Amino acid sequence: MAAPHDVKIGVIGGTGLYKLDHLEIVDEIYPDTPWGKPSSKIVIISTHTGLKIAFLARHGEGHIYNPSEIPSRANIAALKYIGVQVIIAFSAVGSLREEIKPRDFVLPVQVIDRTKGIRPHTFFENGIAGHASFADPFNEKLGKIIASHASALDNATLHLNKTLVCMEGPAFSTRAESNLYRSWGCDVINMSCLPEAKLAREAEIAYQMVCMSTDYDCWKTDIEVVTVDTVIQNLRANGENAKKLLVAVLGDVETAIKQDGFKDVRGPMKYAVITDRGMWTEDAKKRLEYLLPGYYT
Ligand SMILES: CSC[C@H]1O[C@H](OP(=O)(O)O)[C@H](O)[C@@H]1O
Ligand SMILES: Nc1ncnc2[nH]cnc12
Repeated sequence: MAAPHDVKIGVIGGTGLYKLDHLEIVDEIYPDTPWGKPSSKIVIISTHTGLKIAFLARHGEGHIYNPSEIPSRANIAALKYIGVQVIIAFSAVGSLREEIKPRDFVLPVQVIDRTKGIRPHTFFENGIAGHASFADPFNEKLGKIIASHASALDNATLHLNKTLVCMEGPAFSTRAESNLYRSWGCDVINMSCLPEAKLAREAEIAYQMVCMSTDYDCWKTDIEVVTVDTVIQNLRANGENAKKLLVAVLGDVETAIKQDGFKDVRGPMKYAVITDRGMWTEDAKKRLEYLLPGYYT
């Protein structure tokens, strides 16, 4: 069945960014994917230039899912199904560096996976094994476009080329863990980048996470350790800046899509399957037809 929309830009809102209330809503859809329903309805929004974007609240309306419970496969599959080629994903993060102050923004270029294997994290299982390349987890072109609009932020610095560590949660880190991540060269920490970014790669969607610093986690001994309260206080300011940054970047992202600037993202998954062709199960082929039509028929 054909998707009800063809929207090329997806936006995933994290903690504190549950809607884009300054833009016009034109529709809401709630696709049933082979991996279930997404976290929330996908809201189709029209910008003041008439560009349509798809917004999805990662933790659901009312923040009902903890990070380990987020139906990331359904989220990514649903966005892909409606035509999304590019995802800008917002996330509240703890800062592991003095110079990344609460309310600053960060564009990571690398991520370290400290989730515990309890989250469903691949589309390639149960009948088709496949392996995506993930050396550079974020899309460089998209990152550069976003970086070029740093001046859209009010009273906040955009830090570039940083390393994110994604932990399981939901409890925050111990001080020993926080210091360990610092010693590994990590700059910011969250609980939501993975498997989202890996699944976007498998779905052949260009993906960049935009991190919004809310706290200094617990490594810094001269201030209070992170609590939900600290995160929420800083999120109010971050949310406004997130919307400003988003509005600023959309035009350039649209132009890049029109010029087929993300074409490198499409294609690799055709050759990522290692299971013998004759062994692909009908179920697996049907599931993957939803995600990557024509690849495994
Ligand atoms: C409420 S603090 C921990 C929570 O905040 C971040 O969420 P998101 O990435 O969706 O903005 C972090 O990853 C944790 O899930
Ligand atoms: N300190 C922290 N650790 C993990 N996720 C976070 N999200 C916001 N602050 C965080």
